[in-house]
Amino acid sequence: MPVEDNRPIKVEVKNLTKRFGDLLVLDNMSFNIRKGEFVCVVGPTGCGKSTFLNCLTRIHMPSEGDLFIDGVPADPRKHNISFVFQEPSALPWMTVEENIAYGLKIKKLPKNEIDERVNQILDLMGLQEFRKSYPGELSVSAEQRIIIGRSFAMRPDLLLMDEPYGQMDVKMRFYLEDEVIRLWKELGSTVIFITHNIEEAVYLAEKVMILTNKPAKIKEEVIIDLPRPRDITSPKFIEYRNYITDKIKWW
Ligand SMILES: Nc1ncnc2c1ncn2[C@@H]1O[C@H](COP(=O)(O)OP(=O)(O)OP(=O)(O)O)[C@@H](O)[C@H]1O
Repeated sequence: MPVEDNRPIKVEVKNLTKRFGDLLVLDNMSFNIRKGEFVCVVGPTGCGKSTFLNCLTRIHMPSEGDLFIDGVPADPRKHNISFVFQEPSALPWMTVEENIAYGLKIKKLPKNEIDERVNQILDLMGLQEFRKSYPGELSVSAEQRIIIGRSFAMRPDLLLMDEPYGQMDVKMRFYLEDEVIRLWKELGSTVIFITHNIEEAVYLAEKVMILTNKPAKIKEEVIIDLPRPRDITSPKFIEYRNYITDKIKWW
């Protein structure tokens, strides 16, 4: 049953195609993401998920296609696209609070605005007591929280997350999934989150985009209509998980 969604379109991807030489990896993908939407992208191993993300960040230039943000062509000077990768990458010579403030200082925001945002993120991420610590003094998961907090603090037009919890054990992953939902709800960011883990996708997403085997197309978009916090053992949750698993099976 489709759920009505009146939020404006934030990101519009039109006919995205990527080739490496003769190898077609992304095949004419078009989709919209609404303002404040949380989208998870899943697909078979090697189907082109990272290439897809790298085309959105402009690490790779698409062979064809366009990306629009708020109706105009995406432009790094005008728009703010943030990313979180699998490997934690806090700046080791800066304290936790300096790490979170880093991008805001580059953007030359006023000091009071920076202080306010840093405090908000430290509160939301439970990092207040570590604000003067260095990343090397903290656990890997705390370091990943710094990176996630730093990205949200930028209030990005689009936040891209590429398997950010790939390295974490299950308990830590559940904890960080709840943290990311809390930040997203509080700040209303628009998020694309790539994962191998279908349970994670159903737990987090408002919408799951399923990619086909390479060359990747969008096979289906599934709206996850479940209340939060989600119960991974509920019959409806398991039904979504099984449905999506079935769709990406290719063996
Ligand atoms: N720079 C490149 N040059 C040539 N081929 C590339 C390049 N980057 C990726 N590819 C090819 O594109 C295809 C998709 O790779 P990609 O890493 O995007 O897949 P993925 O879905 O992220 O993989 P995984 O599921 O392992 O994370 C692969 O066949 C890969 O070999």
